[in-house]
Parts: sequence; C-alpha cells; structure tokens
Amino acid sequence: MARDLDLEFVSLTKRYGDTIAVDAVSYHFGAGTYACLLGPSGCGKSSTLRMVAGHESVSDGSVLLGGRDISHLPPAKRGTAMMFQNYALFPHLSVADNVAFSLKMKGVDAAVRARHAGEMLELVDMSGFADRLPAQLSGGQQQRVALARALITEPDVLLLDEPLSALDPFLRIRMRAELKRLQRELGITFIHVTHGQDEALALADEIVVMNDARIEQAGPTRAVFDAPKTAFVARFLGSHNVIALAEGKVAVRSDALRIGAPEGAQLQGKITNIEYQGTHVSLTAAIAGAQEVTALLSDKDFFGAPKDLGEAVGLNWDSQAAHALSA
Ligand SMILES: Nc1ncnc2c1ncn2[C@@H]1O[C@H](COP(=O)(O)OP(=O)(O)OP(=O)(O)O)[C@@H](O)[C@H]1O
Repeated sequence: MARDLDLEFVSLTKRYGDTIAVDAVSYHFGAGTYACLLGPSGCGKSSTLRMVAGHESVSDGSVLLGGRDISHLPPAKRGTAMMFQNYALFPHLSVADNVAFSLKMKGVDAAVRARHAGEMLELVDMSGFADRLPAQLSGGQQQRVALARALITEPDVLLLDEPLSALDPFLRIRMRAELKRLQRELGITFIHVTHGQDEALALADEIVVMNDARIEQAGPTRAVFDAPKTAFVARFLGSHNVIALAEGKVAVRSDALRIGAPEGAQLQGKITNIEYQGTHVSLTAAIAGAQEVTALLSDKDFFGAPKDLGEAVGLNWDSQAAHALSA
C-alpha cells in the first residue's frame, strides 16, 4: 500500500575523485509521481539513481523520503527498490525464488514467501512461469520478473535504470504501457532513468532534464516540453527549432511553423529537404545565418500546397509559440 511519502534531493552531490558526477542537485518529487530523469550519456542520471537506492555513497547533500534522511541507510532499509537495466536475475533460481529472494533474506517463512511471490507474479501477468529458470524466458518476461522482484519489498519508491533499453522497439512500447499501468495501480513513486525523450514524454508526469551533472530544467512534462528554457533542453527534447533572431534565441515547435509565401513572412528560406512521414510531412528550410529550421505539416496541408526542393518559402509562427531561451 502506498504511504504517500515525498522524495526530495537536497543539494545532492556525487564525486568520483576529481569528477563531479552530480553537482548539488535539489528537487522535490510529490508522492505517487512518475518521474523520468533524462539527459545525454554521462550527465549523472545513474549516479543520482544509485545514490537514492543506496548503491552509491552520497558525497554531499541528502536524500529525504517522507522527510526522513535516508542518505546513509543500507539499501534494504530505505523504502526504495531498484530495477536494473540487465534485470540481474539469479540464473540458478526459479522465477518464484528470484521474486521471493529478498523475503528469504529477511527470514520470512517459505509458505508466506510463496504466497507473496505468487501475488507479485500475478501483478505482472507471469503466474504461469513460476517454476521456470530466467534463461527459459524472453527479454520481456525477464523484465516482468525483475519488476515483481523489486515490488515484493513493497517500496515507496521504485527506481528504474533504463528498464526498457534491452527490449526490441515493439516490446519496448508494450512494456512502457505496462509500467505506466503498474505505477497507476500501485500509486507509488517511480523514478525512471532514460536516454529516450519519447519514452520520457510517454510515461512521465514530471521530467528532470539533466546536463553536465546538474538539472537543466524540470517540471510537469508538458510544461517543460511546451516551454523549454534553454537551447539544450529544446534540442534534447526534439520537435523544436532553436532560431537565432535579432532579439535573441527562441525555441519554436516544428508543428507551430507555417509555410507560406516569402513576401512579408517572419523568416525567408529555401527548402533543403522534404520527408514524407505518413501522417505528416517534415520540411527543412535553410534560413539566414547558415541556420536550418524544420516545419512539420499535416499531410493534408502539405499536399494541399506542395513545395519543391530549392523553392523559396516564408516561415511564420504565432508570437506565443516562440519561447525566449536563456542559454
Ligand atoms: N564508478 C565511477 N568512477 C568514476 N567515475 C564514474 C563512476 N561512475 C560514473 N562516473 C562518471 O560520472 C559521470 C556520470 O556518470 P553516470 O553513470 O551517472 O551518467 P549517466 O547520465 O547515467 O550516463 P549513461 O546514460 O551513459 O548511463 C560520468 O562522467 C562518468 O564517467
């Protein structure tokens, strides 16, 4: 049962020798939030997650859960559980024994362990596989077992380190829906580390975009996507153009750009690429200052007034669609 405990990072810092992997990061996650930590390789996502789990020591600052400082508690005493990228199942133990492992360590008796493991396998839709070994399961099934094994400890916070990266693209999308369903059903906080902006947008109530050991921008997913504050966030989340104008840099979503006649348009350009994407057509145009912008048009709009490579066009957008960037 979820206990409604908020998770908070207070100036959380990780140093490995001279490397600062996480630099005084502060953030507050409301209880029951699905949050994604997002950012390029090496920005400090995994180090942050491992400090929360207790698999890495905290160099400075703290992690609070429900106001209690858990920074220096052993992993099993924190109220968190971690699901690893490679699932880390014990190859010689059956699915049921893998799931029940942490209860065995706690000295829970065999009948109670078996009952709890059965409930968890039911939760992840793996009841028929209790006696198999991990090697006899598909990647998606192993992932469900790893989830069941993490959830049996009844954590307040589930930590997921790139949980979908080992799956093929089709399964990844299916499992992503499963993760969301589980999180809703359990009502606990999920902190999910990913490289993938699509994954973060699809899953997260809140996203935390990290860059170079710090939080670059964080907040409700749609608010961040709709109004990136820096060029890094706009580019990293994708579907945005970063345009240098006389008054400064702005981010404009690709689907907010309109293509029309060059005369009197906010920007003039020449079409350099046209990509048919099924429901949409993506048009790239070269504009002044050796810049390129991309406009995403519905197939209806494009084929209603088709353009050719090399054609001069005008680009327009509504003023509220342009977000001034601070860096
Ligand atoms: N055990 C370690 N010893 C020394 N440096 C480390 C260690 N673990 C991570 N680092 C360094 O800390 C920084 C952050 O690493 P971290 O693994 O947290 O990044 P990440 O955002 O999770 O990257 P990825 O997406 O590639 O997993 C990197 O510069 C990395 O090289």
